[in-house]
Amino acid sequence: MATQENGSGADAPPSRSSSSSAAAAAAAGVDKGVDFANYFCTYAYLYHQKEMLCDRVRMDAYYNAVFRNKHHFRNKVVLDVGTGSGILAIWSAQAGARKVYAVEATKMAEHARELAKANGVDDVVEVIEGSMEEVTLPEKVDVIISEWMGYFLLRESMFDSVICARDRWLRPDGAMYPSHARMWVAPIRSGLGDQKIDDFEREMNEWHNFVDETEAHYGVNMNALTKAYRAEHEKYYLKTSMWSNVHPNQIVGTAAVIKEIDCLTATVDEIRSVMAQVTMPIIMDRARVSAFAGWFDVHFRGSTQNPAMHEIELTTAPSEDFGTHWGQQVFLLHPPIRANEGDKIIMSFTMSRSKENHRLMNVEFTCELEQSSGKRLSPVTSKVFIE
Ligand SMILES: C[S@@+](CC[C@H](N)C(=O)[O-])C[C@H]1O[C@@H](n2cnc3c(N)ncnc32)[C@H](O)[C@@H]1O
Repeated sequence: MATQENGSGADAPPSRSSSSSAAAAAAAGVDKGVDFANYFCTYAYLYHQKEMLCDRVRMDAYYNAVFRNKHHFRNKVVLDVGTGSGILAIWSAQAGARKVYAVEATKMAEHARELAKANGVDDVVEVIEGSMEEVTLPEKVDVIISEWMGYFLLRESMFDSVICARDRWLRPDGAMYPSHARMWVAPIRSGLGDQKIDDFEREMNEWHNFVDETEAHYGVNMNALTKAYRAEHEKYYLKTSMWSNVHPNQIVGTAAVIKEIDCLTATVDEIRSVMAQVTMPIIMDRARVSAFAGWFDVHFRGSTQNPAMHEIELTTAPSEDFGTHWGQQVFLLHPPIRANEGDKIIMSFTMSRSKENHRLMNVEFTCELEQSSGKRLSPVTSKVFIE
């Protein structure tokens, strides 16, 4: 779970991640001890697991994916990568699986074992405490189920572990749950009373007022600190993305997909960095584009040979009624861009893993406004860290 500001997001934080295979981890310079201390530790707490278990959008999607597609589970062998409390493994057993291997890196495995027993499926669910990359199963599996998604999909890099599990243990005709994933971005305006995406200039104006008032009332001119304040402000407000529950009416342009993943075929190389160039038509007059929101969705479609009877979608898009613990990641734009309906924003986007911590992401984007007349305004560039 993640503990970005506001993000009680279970799947996000310096918390929800996993390790890559031992070899891949070593190659990527990942210190497994540090990874365990920084990433896995939070998952060992029931408090954190409960936050994920309380996310109704998440829970309903997985529940429906399993129980409305029982034919994928009945008499099948299932692998749950990162079982946590064991919920997905227990559902798989209740849906008729013959055997479920439930792998969990942390001591949460003990609780999962207890829960499987208390729910009468311990004869089917075998909880294995260990890192997915290092565990050996006695047989290949028909289905891999996992809830691996972090903030903006890829934060935490847990999908690496799912890929590793798939390549080692999934039968050639097996199915991935979920089977597909997408990353989205959209230009947004500030929400009413939404301090988080209030723009940079407004904050700096407040500082200037503060300098004037301090001098007037207390006789000390604080202006010598203006540069430092600006730098600090830039660091915290512009260089780091923010967790937010964006209201749909904040979206001022058509959302665009920047990455599509087929979970059956994706490779770690394919997700190590994300690069895209997208065009987003503005859908509102006098829009002040102050930020971009990023989110993801996943789909449960089964496999080509054995499609789902009922395709289920789990979306973390801005919603008036159904927020998720993932929320959206908001990347501020400085200066904001003024745009009108008919204009387009052309965005070049890259996201790559932080060298210091492969589970955190560096995002870099450039936005150019193309007005309906064809005139292009100067591009605005930003480098943002998803921590
Ligand atoms: C987001 S939680 C999901 C928990 C549970 N499946 C659920 O849906 O509520 C991910 C879990 O995967 C575990 N995990 C992550 N990477 C793993 C790995 N490489 N091997 C084993 N467990 C891992 C974490 O410790 C965490 O408990």
